[in-house]
Amino acid sequence: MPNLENAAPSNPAWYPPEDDDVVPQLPPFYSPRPIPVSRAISELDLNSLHITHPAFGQDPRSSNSHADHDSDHESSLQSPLESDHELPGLVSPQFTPPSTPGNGTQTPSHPHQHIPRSVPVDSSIPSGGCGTKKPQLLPQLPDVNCVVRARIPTTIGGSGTEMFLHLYQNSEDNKEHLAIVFGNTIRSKSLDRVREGETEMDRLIRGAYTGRLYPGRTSSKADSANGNGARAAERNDPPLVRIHSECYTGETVWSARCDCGEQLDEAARLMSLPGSGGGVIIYLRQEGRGIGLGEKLKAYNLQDLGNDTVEANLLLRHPADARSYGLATAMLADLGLQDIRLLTNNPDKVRAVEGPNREIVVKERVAMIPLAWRGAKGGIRSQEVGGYLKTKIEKMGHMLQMNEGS
Ligand SMILES: Nc1nc2c(ncn2[C@@H]2O[C@H](COP(=O)(O)OP(=O)(O)OP(=O)(O)O)[C@@H](O)[C@H]2O)c(=O)[nH]1
Repeated sequence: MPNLENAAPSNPAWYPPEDDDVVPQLPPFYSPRPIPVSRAISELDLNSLHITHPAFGQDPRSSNSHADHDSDHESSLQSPLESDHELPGLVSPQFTPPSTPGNGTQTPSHPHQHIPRSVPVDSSIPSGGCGTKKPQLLPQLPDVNCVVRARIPTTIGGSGTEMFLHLYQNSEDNKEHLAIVFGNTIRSKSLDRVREGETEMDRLIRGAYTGRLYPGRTSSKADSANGNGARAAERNDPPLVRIHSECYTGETVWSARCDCGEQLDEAARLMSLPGSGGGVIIYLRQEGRGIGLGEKLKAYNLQDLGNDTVEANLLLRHPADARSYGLATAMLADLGLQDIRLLTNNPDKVRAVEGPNREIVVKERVAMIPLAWRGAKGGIRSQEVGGYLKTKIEKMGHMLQMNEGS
C-alpha cells in the first residue's frame, strides 16, 4: 500500500506546473485557454449549471432561440459573475471566444443531433494535430481471430438500429475483445475464412454468413434472390471508428466519476445516424486504463483522499495509462479498414492505433465533446467528472476543444 502521508506521484513528469496560474502553451488545434482550467472549475458550481451559450446549443430550459443567443453574443462573453448566463462544465464562452478555429460548425436544430466536427490529422508530421509523443509499439501486430459474430438489434435511437457484435481471440492475452460493427459492408477476414472441415451450418452458427439469417436458411453465401446480399456502402468517407476501453463503473453502474458511458453511447449514436455509413467500435477489455477494476477502485479511494486520476495510478505503482492499442490496430485491419476517422480526444490513441507500419491511417480526428458541455440530454454533471476531465486535459494532453459545443 502506498504511504498516504506522503501521497505524491513518484514520477515528477506528471506534476502539474508549480504555479497553478501558469497557462500551458498549447498547439494551434487546442482552443485558447486564457485562464487555467483549474481556476475555471473552482469558479463554477458544477451542480447548478445549465447551458445558454450558442456554442453549446440551446438550453432546454430556455425559451430563447439560437438566434436570440447569437444576437446576445457580446453579453455572453462577460465574466460568469457579470453575465446572466450560467455556464457549462469546465469552460465558459468567456474563455473560448467564437473566433477559435473550428467554430464554424453549423448549430444543430437540437443539441443531441450534434455531429461533431472532424479535424484532419497527420501523425507523420509534428504539426499534424496528434501530439508529438512517440507511442511504444510492438514491432509487429498481434494475431487476431474473429471466432463468432451475431446480429444484435439495439435500443439506440429508439429502436431499429442493428449492429453486428464480433468476438475476437488473440495472441496477446486471454480476453475477449470485441468489435461492434454498424452497417452491412464491414466484414472480418478471419471470420469469413473457411475453417477446415466445417459445414455450412457451422458457418451459419459462427456468423460467417452474408445477408441475414432466417428460419430454414442453409447456405452461408449471399442469397440475393431473397434480398439477402450485402448492401453497397452508403458513403465513401473513411469509416468512423471509436477505440473504447472497458469501464464497468461508467458503462454499467451509473458512475458519474468519468465520461466513459456517455462516450460509448455517443459513438454508437453517431454510427447509427442515417447517412453516417456506419462504423466500428473496438471495445477493448482494458478496464481502468489497463490496471483492472480492483486497482481502479483503489484509485478511486485515493482520489477521494485528494489525488487526481493520474496521481492515484502512480501511487498504486501503475503507469498513468497502462494501455496499448496493437490489438485494436490488428482488429481494424482484420475488418478490412485502412483509412479511418477516429472518435477521440486522446492524441496518444491517434498515433498508437496506426500501428508499427501505419497499417491503419487516421485521416481525421472527431472530438468527443462531453454532452453536458453542449447542453445535450444525458450529460454528466458532477464534481468528480469535472476534475477527471480537467486532469485528462492538463496532464494527459487530451485535445478537448472546449468551445466546440455545436
Ligand atoms: N485508472 C483509472 N482508470 C479510469 C479512471 N476513470 C476512468 N478510467 C478508465 O479509463 C478508460 C477510459 O479512458 P479515458 O482516459 O477516459 O479516455 P481515453 O480512452 O484515453 O480517451 P478518449 O478516446 O478521448 O475517450 C476506461 O478504461 C476507464 O475504466 C480512473 O480514475 N482511474
